Amino acid sequence: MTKGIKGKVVLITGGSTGIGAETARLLAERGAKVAIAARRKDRLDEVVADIASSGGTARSYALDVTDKSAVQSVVAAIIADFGRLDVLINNAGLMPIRPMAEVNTDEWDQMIDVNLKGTLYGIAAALPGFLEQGSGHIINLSSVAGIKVFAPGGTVYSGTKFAVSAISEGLRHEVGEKVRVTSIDADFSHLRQFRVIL
Ligand SMILES: NC(=O)C1=CN([C@@H]2O[C@H](COP(=O)(O)OP(=O)(O)OC[C@H]3O[C@@H](n4cnc5c(N)ncnc54)[C@H](OP(=O)(O)O)[C@@H]3O)[C@@H](O)[C@H]2O)C=CC1
Ligand SMILES: N[C@@H](C=O)C(=O)O
Repeated sequence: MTKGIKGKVVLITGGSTGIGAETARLLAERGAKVAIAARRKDRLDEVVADIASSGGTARSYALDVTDKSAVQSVVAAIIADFGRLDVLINNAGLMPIRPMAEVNTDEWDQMIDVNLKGTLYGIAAALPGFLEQGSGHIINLSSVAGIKVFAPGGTVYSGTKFAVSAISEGLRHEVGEKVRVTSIDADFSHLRQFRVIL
C-alpha cells in the first residue's frame, strides 16, 4: 500500500458518534474517501453533511455490526460505490459498566456481539479483498482495558478488548506481509491523540 491517506477508501464502523465520527472528519480533511457505518443513519448523515460542507468525501451506510451478512453487504456496497476499499477501522463498541455480581447476561452478550464478533465480521468482510489486492489496513479499536483488566465494572468489556488485541496480533502474524494490522489501545485521553496517530 502506498503511504499517506489521500485518496484511500476507509470504512469506519461506529462512525455516527465519538471516536468514529471524529476519525471520519479527520481522515476526510486529509483527503481520504470515508465510508461510515452504524445503526443510526440520521447521526451518520449529519457527519457526512459536515464533511461535505468542508469539501470532503463521505457516504453513510446503515449497519448493525452484529449482523454478519449485513457487514458483508456494506463492504460490497462500498466497493461498488467507491471502486475499492483500502482501510477498515473496526471501531463500533460498547462499554456498559456493571459488577459481575449483577449477572447482566444481556449486556455481556451485547459486548461480545458488538466489540468482539462485530470486529471479526468486519475482518471477515474485508480481509479476502485485501489479500486479493495485495494491500489493505485493518485497524481494531482495543483499549487500555485490553492490556489491564478494568475491574470492578469493566471485566467483561476488558475480556472483549483482550480478545480484540489477541486477534489483532494473531492476524498480523498470519497476513502481515500483505495486510497491515493495527490495534489501538486507546484510553480516555486518546480522542485528541488520534489526530496525531492517524
Ligand atoms: N472513548 C474512549 O475513551 C475509549 C473508547 N475505546 C473504544 O473505541 C471505540 C469507540 O468508542 P467511543 O467513540 O467512545 O464510543 P461511542 O459510544 O461514542 O460510539 C460507539 C459507536 O459504535 C456504534 N455502535 C454501537 N453498537 C453498534 C452496532 N451494533 N452496530 C454498528 N455500530 C454500533 C455507535 O453507533 P450507533 O449507535 O448509531 O449504532 C457509535 O457510533 C469503541 O470500540 C470503544 O470500546 C477504547 C478506549 C477508550
Ligand atoms: N475508557 C476506556 C477504558 O479505560 C475504554 O473505553 O476502553
